[in-house]
Amino acid sequence: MATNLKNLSEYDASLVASAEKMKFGIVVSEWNPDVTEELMNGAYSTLEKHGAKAENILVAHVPGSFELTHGARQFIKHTDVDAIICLGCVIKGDTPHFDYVCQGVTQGITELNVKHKIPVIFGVLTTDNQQQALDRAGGKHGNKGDEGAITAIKMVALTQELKASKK
Ligand SMILES: Nc1c(NC[C@H](O)[C@H](O)[C@H](O)CO)[nH]c(=O)[nH]c1=O
Ligand SMILES: CC(=O)[C@@H](O)COP(=O)(O)O
Repeated sequence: MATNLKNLSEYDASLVASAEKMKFGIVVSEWNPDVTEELMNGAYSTLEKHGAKAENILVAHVPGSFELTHGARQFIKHTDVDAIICLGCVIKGDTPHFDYVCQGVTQGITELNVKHKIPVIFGVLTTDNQQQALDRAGGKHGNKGDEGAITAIKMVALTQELKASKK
């Protein structure tokens, strides 16, 4: 389903566990800050809306979306967060660089999910132009940061449920 058929900020709150005892890392790209800071605001406020404490939401900035993988890896290595939300905005330019950045960050985040035990959420907008990005950062299609936060809470809850079922 395309985003224009599903608002990124609409979800069934009854299906979202409390985040009160969860800890999150948010990695934010500094490229296109008018977009990525809105994504961060959406993710942060959504986590708090579902009970996450401010002291349990750690935020780090990296230069660009290509660096989101390394930023997330540092959260895994040096902190005890339960999930990491990667937020970026890659907008197509005049050269194929867009394709390589998108491929790199997608592969990088996928590899972190395969190699490590905590969910790393792909909250990266990859758009043809700035308006498409703005529409998905608090505009008419909602906020990708909200979606990232809800996804993180759901994946942490799933992980905790499955761990408990083993005992
Ligand atoms: N053009 C965009 C970039 N490019 C920068 C790369 O992400 C990376 O920081 C650089 O290649 C150095 O490694 N990044 C974005 O996040 N968004 C863009 O539109
Ligand atoms: C995704 C990018 O790196 C891109 O926006 C840079 O623009 P250009 O391809 O015109 O150099």
